[in-house]
Amino acid sequence: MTDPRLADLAARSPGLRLLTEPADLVHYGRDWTRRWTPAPIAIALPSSVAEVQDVVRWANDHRIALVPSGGRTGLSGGAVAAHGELVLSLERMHRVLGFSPAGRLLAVQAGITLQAAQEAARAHGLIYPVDFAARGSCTIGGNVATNAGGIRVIRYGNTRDWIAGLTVVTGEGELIELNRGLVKNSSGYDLRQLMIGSEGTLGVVVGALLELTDPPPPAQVMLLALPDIDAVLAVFALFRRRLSLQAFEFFTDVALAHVLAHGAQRALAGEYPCYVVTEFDAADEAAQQAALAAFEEGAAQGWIIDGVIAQSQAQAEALWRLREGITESLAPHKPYKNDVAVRIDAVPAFLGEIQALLAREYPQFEVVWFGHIGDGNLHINILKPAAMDDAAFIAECERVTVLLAAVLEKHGGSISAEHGIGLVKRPYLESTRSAAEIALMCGIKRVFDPQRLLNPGKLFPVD
Ligand SMILES: O=C(O)CC[C@@H](O)C(=O)O
Ligand SMILES: [Zn+2]
Repeated sequence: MTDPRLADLAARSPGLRLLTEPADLVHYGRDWTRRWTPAPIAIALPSSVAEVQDVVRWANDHRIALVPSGGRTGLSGGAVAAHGELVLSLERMHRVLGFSPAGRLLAVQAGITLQAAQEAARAHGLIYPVDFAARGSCTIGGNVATNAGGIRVIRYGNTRDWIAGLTVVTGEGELIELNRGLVKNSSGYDLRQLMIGSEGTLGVVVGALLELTDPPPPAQVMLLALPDIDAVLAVFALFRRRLSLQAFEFFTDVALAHVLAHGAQRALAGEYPCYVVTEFDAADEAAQQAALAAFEEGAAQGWIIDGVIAQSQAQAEALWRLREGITESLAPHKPYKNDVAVRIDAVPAFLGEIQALLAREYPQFEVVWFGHIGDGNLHINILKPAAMDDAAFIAECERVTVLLAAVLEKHGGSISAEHGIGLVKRPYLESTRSAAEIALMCGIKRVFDPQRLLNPGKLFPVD
């Protein structure tokens, strides 16, 4: 360690693994956004809570910023280290610590992947129901940091609904246990919930108590083809009335074209403007008949043009790939991402306005729509034309995001539904949060992290 500050860290925490190779700095210094050049001072890979505390206390003594880091699958730059920060990766802290059958609680370290946590739950005959495509790489700590949502929110809610307790190291290195798995706890501020969605700005999440639940009944997966987004909304209302939905995900023909070009298998012969992958309870003959009846009614109304029901687990997975493969298939096009939300009842009016806005403002770009329509959450990816300069493309997208943010504000929506604010949406926080709210958030930040060392510049500007 040539840097004396790093030598001091190594001396204070002899078991701590530290990486300074250029390839490691790049690997751990960025997330799925590729806009910033990674430039961390080093990467710390603690294997215990005590080592996390060592790092945070050292950072306070040397006034070095820290970037808490999970699977770095984030899409808002929340885990980017581009300004000499120390990356604090939880990847070595990935163990299941215990299971409480009576409480149906799974205790995990924060660096466990979502998929490993789901598998551990299944081994006990239960499920951890938060789910999305990055499950194999994203970690519970990162899910907590962004209050991750995903594809089953219409049935199960967001990450915050499944966290019964958190273990956190504050910005001064103090260890706090939040809620401890209590179902009832009316003893003042719920700091656990405050921590969820705080994007690593208030503390380093080192452990979580996950609430588990019963597996759902056997399900069926259906792919629908529809003429437009209005039909998607109509079919959602119809299916929600008639079926017990586990997921209802929409995407456009443009999204499908990219997934197919990326290697997915076509499931319907024709080409249509919009698609839905939906999963619903289908335990018995009656439930399956109800699904067919709903499909036929949607078709009779002209809302559904075509569709297919998976006949096997492999087919169900192939249908899901059409939806879950979208992000990966778009990545080579350096997309500018929007992850917006409005209340469900505002979706039709909001959609009408932003479809017109984006058609007007982005005539030269490919715009890809998809998302969790039943949660009022849309993903709008703008693809960079190959010949266009990166900076010019982002400047143009940011100009339009100001207009999009104004429409969101008018409809009482949010500039970030489930990806977090990070660096990407920081300039637009005011469209979703009032000045009074932001001032309170900054005040809370100062209490947990007086030297403002935890993920500075994310969520709100360095103050
Ligand atoms: O890539 C995106 O914009 C969305 C990613 C993720 O939230 C999804 O729903 O697939
Ligand atoms: Zn999503």
